[in-house]
Amino acid sequence: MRYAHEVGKVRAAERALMARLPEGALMQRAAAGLASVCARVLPAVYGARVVLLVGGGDNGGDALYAGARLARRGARVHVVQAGSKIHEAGFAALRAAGGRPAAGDPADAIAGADLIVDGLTGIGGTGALREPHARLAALASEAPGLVIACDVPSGVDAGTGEVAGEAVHADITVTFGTHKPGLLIDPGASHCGVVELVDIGLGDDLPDPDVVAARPADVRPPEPGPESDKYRRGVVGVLAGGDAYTGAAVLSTGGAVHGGAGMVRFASVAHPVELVRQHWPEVVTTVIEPGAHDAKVLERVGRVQAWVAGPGLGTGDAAESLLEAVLSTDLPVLVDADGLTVLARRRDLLLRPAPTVLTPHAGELSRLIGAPREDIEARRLEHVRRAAAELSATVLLKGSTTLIAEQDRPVRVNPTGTPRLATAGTGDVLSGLIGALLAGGLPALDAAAAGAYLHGLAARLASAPHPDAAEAPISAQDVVTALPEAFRSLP
Ligand SMILES: NC(=O)C1=CN([C@@H]2O[C@H](COP(=O)(O)OP(=O)(O)OC[C@H]3O[C@@H](n4cnc5c(N)ncnc54)[C@H](O)[C@@H]3O)[C@@H](O)[C@H]2O)[C@@H](O)CC1
Ligand SMILES: [K+]
Repeated sequence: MRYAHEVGKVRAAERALMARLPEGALMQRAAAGLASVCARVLPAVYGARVVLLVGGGDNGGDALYAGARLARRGARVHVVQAGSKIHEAGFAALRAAGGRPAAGDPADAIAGADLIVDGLTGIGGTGALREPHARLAALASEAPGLVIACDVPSGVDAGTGEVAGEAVHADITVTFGTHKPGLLIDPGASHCGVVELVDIGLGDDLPDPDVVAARPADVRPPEPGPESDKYRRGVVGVLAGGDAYTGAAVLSTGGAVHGGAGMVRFASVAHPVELVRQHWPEVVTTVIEPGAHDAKVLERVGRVQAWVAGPGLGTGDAAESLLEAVLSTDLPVLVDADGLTVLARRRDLLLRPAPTVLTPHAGELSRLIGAPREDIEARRLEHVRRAAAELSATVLLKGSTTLIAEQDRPVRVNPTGTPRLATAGTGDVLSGLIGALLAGGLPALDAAAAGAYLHGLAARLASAPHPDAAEAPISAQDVVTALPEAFRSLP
């Protein structure tokens, strides 16, 4: 896992460690790590043109000391100072090593640099970048040279990933001690480039993480054992589709079929049942008579270990009573799409002892918790946490970075995916996939996180089947088809 800690906890851990170390030792560790990444990516340090963008805080201090290390190895290092304050000791060290303030218009120095080190703001940055920082950030982002951000790309809120104005677009972000949530969550994440973590020894001083992102080895779908029969591998029941929407039923069922369930049961009115049978002959189907939406219906469907309810289900009384029946069971239930719209007026249905997974996009979450959609988009971390607490559920908030929250647990950030996933029907596939993982016995948070991971990976593989392939547009059906390859590619 990649672990991220909130800014306050990073500062507390740094204070605790600094109290046991000689003055300035921590900053030297950070600067040494930063300089070594710079040296590694430059074709040659000797003679390289390096420009440091330096703000008034310790982030600038890191950049100055790293610049001094590069200058001692023969780099031509120039400083562009933003504002009147500067880290005096760092500046003195740089000058002693041969570094100089950039002469003339900083735009020329930045445009002519092989490497730009962004030390404008780090974890101390708040709100939109002010001038001249904002202009310097824009110049760095446009420059042809490599941009390495020190700790956090300036202009990105380290705690949340919010970007209120101009922000540096880095090729590499060298971060110290632990990741910061804003490096993992968009829009901040997409400003970071490759993130490199430098160990400065915070280890034992850091508490549990606030946000985590899976690495491939952390994703562990349930493995069928030698004695697994189809029932032990997990049976998932899908309640989806109606006379109006049939595609959602086919796609959600497809996600479940390729998600590793031992068996998929599907129930709906006659028309979607017919289509699901055509697409997925391995699925066991039950036709629900119009108007017969109660607990008896679930008995007729048969035994399952988890339910998926909602895609294309409609939002009327029939859908509501079906949802009521499924949420009255003591099984894990995933609710998506139309099911979420119904839940927005029946939040009482969420008061249940068994796990519930909700998979809203920002618009659906807005209806569920009564917060404006724009606020949710802008502060996704805050809202997904709030939703998990208020709704007593595992909440997976879809978006450019999918976040998954459960009360009192670190928020999971999904690191896979592609903008090409933003196409109709992919959410239906995700619901069936997570349902299959739930039926296979994964706890709700792990099932949702593994499902999001595999779904994003399948989309990438569908869009560009090998690393040299150009990305092509994809359909939700393509994502279903690529799921086996996504499972296979896990270590
Ligand atoms: N505390 C420590 O021991 C360590 C800190 N380190 C570095 O120190 C950084 C934190 O340093 P600071 O607490 O001094 O804070 P920063 O250097 O991140 O930011 C503070 C400075 O930025 C200015 N600023 C804040 N918001 C701004 C905005 N929107 N527009 C323009 N200017 C803005 C402030 O006026 C202040 O000058 C970390 O990110 C890391 O790079 C590392 O050296 C590791 C050790
Ligand atoms: K920075």
